[in-house]
Amino acid sequence: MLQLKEIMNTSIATISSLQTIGEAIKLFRNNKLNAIFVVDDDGILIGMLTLSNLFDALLRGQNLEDPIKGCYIPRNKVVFLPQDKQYSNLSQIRDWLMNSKVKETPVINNDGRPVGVVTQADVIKAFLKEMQKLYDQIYSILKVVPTGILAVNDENLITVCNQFSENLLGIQSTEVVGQDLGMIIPEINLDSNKPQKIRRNASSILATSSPVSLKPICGHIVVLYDATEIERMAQEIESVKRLQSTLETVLNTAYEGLLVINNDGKIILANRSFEQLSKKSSQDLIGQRACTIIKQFDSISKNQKDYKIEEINGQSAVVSYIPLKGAPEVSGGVLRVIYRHLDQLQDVMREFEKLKHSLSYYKDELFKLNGTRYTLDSIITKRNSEMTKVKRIASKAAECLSNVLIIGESGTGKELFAHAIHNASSRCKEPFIKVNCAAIPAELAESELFGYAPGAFTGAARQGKPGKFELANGGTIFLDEIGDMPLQLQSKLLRVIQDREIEIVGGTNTIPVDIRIIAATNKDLRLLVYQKLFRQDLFYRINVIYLPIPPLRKRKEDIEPLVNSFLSKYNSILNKNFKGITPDVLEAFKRYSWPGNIRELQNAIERAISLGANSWLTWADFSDVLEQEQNNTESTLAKDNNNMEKTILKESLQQQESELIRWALTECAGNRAKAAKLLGISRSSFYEKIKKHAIELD
Ligand SMILES: Nc1ncnc2c1ncn2[C@@H]1O[C@H](COP(=O)(O)OP(=O)(O)OP(=O)(O)O)[C@@H](O)[C@H]1O
Repeated sequence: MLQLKEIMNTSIATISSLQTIGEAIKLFRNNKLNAIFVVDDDGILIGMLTLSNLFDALLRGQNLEDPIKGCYIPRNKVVFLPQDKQYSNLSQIRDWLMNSKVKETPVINNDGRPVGVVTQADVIKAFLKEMQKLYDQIYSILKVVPTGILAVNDENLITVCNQFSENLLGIQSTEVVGQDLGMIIPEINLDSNKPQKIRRNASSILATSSPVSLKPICGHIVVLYDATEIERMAQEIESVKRLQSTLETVLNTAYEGLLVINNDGKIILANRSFEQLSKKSSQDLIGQRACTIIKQFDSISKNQKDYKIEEINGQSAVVSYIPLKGAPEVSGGVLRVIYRHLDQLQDVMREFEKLKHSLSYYKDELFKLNGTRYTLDSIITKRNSEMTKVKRIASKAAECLSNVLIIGESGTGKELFAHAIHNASSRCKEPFIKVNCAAIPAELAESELFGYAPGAFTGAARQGKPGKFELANGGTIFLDEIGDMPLQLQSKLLRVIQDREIEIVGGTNTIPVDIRIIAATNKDLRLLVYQKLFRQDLFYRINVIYLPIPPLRKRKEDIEPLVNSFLSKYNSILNKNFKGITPDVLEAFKRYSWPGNIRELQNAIERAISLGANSWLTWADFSDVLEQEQNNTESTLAKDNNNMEKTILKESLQQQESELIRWALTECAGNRAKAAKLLGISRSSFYEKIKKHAIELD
């Protein structure tokens, strides 16, 4: 904005209309002015006297003493300007200058008094000053503007080249100004009104050209934009679009129904599966509040771990919600419909439940068949008898998971004890698997015990078969008649005990097993070790808890309670009502050696009850057993049992001897001579015993 005050000259002179022409001439001379302003007594402008007016008066013959009245231009003919006049732009001043026919124009204040004068020269000076200012501004703009600007004249010579153009085109304005634009940007067509693409090094440039003025065209302005970044962004947008279309395809092929929900709880995307489920199109779903479609949306989105059953379009479905955590704050989430057709699923679940019940029923039945029938309480014995001690050891054995070795003649109740230990242990609900080591054919033993993989050998079941160890996993395996186990199998058993894993026949992997082992035999295992028929290391592994069961002839006090127990058992099974056995039979029973032990006694009672006729069982009912006993006092069976007795005694002595030797060796820090001395035996006899017991020396 340009103020008139800034342009005007305040060196003015005023004169009264009563003053003379001579006085006026003096004023002109003293002030070197071209015009003076005529004012009234109050100083108000009433006219203007120019040098021309004075010359005209003198030429008319007026005297110097004549007043100036009638010589000057009256106020109504004077062109004057008010002091507060403003010009908003240069062109206004320019127009005024072009149209003004006077050389000097008085400037008056609001009261009408002259305060200055504006000459044409003043206006031209102000005009030039303003032009300079404008030029400086344009120059500064050109310098900082992030756009390349080139000006060319009507001969296509560059007149302006700003800094951004320099950087973009890799040129120096000092070198290009004055040059033909075609030399610098040959690809440009100045007459085209469309953006033109130019490449310079790695930059992509968009150039537009516009004429400076149309008629006549006196040059062009070329504007250059750096489009490299825009091009990169366009490529990125393109790849985002591609990604979006891939994601849409993935979402639409997903089985799960999916809704993407924004932070305001509004649906922003729905996949095809959800469209089908809700029978609504994406367009209908997008923009709707999620809670209008999924009634429980608020509760699901708050508790994200929850799965809710929701009715969608009359169908039950399981829905869940996953928040999207791309941004620092949660920005919406995805609602998934995991299962639909829940009614069908419910049928499957019902079927599954039915199968579960059947499975548990068959498990129970199997347990009854395979499982343990006896507990410690079912082991009948007289209080404080020898067997009470054995029962106590068995009960202690049940508390831990150490391997147990049960030794006893046939029919003494070894299996009964194995059952009882398992039943009293923490594994009572787990499987109890019995293996009769004497009954398995050697060639099948390995696959029976460890199972086999599908197609492991000719004749093998197609789907393979789990072995006894795998079946007993978590529970107890009862290895009956362990003394009859083939040596080769003994090594494998030892590996299972040591590594706690099994190798399936024909398989490649090992299976870890957690098994408690109870072994039983009526053989002298130490003797078998000595004869190299049983592995010593295996013997020590299974003989952790030793449970010797005395034969019935060694605990005659148990005969009576056993007879009573079997009587009530078979009375009830066979629907009889026998009162008992006569005292003479009991006495005979006590004398009898019972080579078949409790099994024999049990069978005798069962047979007598089946066949007996009176209410008491008499001698006659047991004649076959008792007479045989009388006839065969020195029978082979008795001999066998005597042998067994001897064996047990021998075994116990040998065990003690072996333990003594080990103890002495430990005491003497492995020094054999000292150990022999400590035991009070000769060195040679000591070495013999070491050999006999197969004691390994360091
Ligand atoms: N103390 C007891 N109380 C009640 N019944 C017993 C007792 N001991 C053994 N029996 C019964 O005697 C029979 C034989 O017992 P078991 O089969 O346990 O003997 P075993 O020593 O394992 O015989 P084997 O060595 O021949 O396999 C079983 O029917 C068992 O119920």
